[in-house]
Amino acid sequence: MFSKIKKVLQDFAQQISEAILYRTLSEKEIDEYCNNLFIQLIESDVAYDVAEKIVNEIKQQLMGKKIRRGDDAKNYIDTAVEKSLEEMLKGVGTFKLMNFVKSVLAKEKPVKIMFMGVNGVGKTTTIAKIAHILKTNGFKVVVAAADTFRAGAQEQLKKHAERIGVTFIGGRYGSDPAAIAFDAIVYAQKNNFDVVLIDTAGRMHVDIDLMNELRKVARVVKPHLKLLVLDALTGNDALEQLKGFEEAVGVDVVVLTKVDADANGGAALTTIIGVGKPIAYLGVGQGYNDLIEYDPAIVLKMLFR
Ligand SMILES: Nc1nc2c(ncn2[C@@H]2O[C@H](COP(=O)(O)OP(=O)(O)OP(=O)(O)O)[C@@H](O)[C@H]2O)c(=O)[nH]1
Repeated sequence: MFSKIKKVLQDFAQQISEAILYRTLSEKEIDEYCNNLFIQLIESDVAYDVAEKIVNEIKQQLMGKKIRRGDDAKNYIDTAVEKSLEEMLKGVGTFKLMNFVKSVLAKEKPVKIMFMGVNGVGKTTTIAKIAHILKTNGFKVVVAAADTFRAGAQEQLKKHAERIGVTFIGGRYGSDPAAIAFDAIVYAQKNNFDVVLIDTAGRMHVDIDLMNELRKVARVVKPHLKLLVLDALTGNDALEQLKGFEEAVGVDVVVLTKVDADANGGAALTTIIGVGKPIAYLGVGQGYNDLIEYDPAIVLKMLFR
């Protein structure tokens, strides 16, 4: 994870600190190193504006501070680079889903969470992973397959539900997804379930009809949480998707999947830094346990250790 970008940051710190062994660097020279870093970040798939943000942050840490020969320059630069990224990652909101579930349950039951996203981002897999975490935490969970559109979607979620050991509610292909979600909620209310996780069909954020359908599901369900699943590999495109869903139905929280699959790391970092919504989890694999709570410290560890 993040392997190329990790090397780019390491090389940057190494080059500057080696140069400092022989002379004190001028601001102009630091600027040149930073410009080179900018190009390297772009080549690791970091989006232009995010690379600019990172480099400016690092420049701020380094400029105006005379680093002299003999100072522990390597340590100083390493710390400055790490601190810059830390500042940016700390600016991204975190979201503790289990705490949220508990806070809603203190008032009402069931907690309704609607999952949304473009096709193939990993929505269904993420629902299965979250259902697994909820079950492990002692909650009674229903998963509702309100995807009546894609062939195989019902069976896919059903299979996950059977494997995890949670209740599945589905319906006929072509039927109204809002009706399935509604049935699942009624079932949960009657049978004292804690949480209903609603899968919706994958849809492009620019497809007006399907976005209208999603609005209808949201109107009927009145979810406590609208969760958007984004594929971290898609970088800036993921941010465009977020904009589309935000405008159509609103987005409360985000899960970024496939962080493990981004060898360069730039796309994932772009999505994390640029998302502007609280991130609940990062998907880091295909297994049920491959979901980690978003925490800036964990991302920093991935980038620097
Ligand atoms: N490496 C990796 N693969 C993942 C992750 N999350 C999901 N996947 C894989 O991505 C593929 C698509 O996942 P699905 O859950 O079917 O995607 P979806 O968004 O529900 O797809 P639609 O129903 O078509 O909208 C599957 O092969 C998943 O195993 C992740 O965090 N890491």
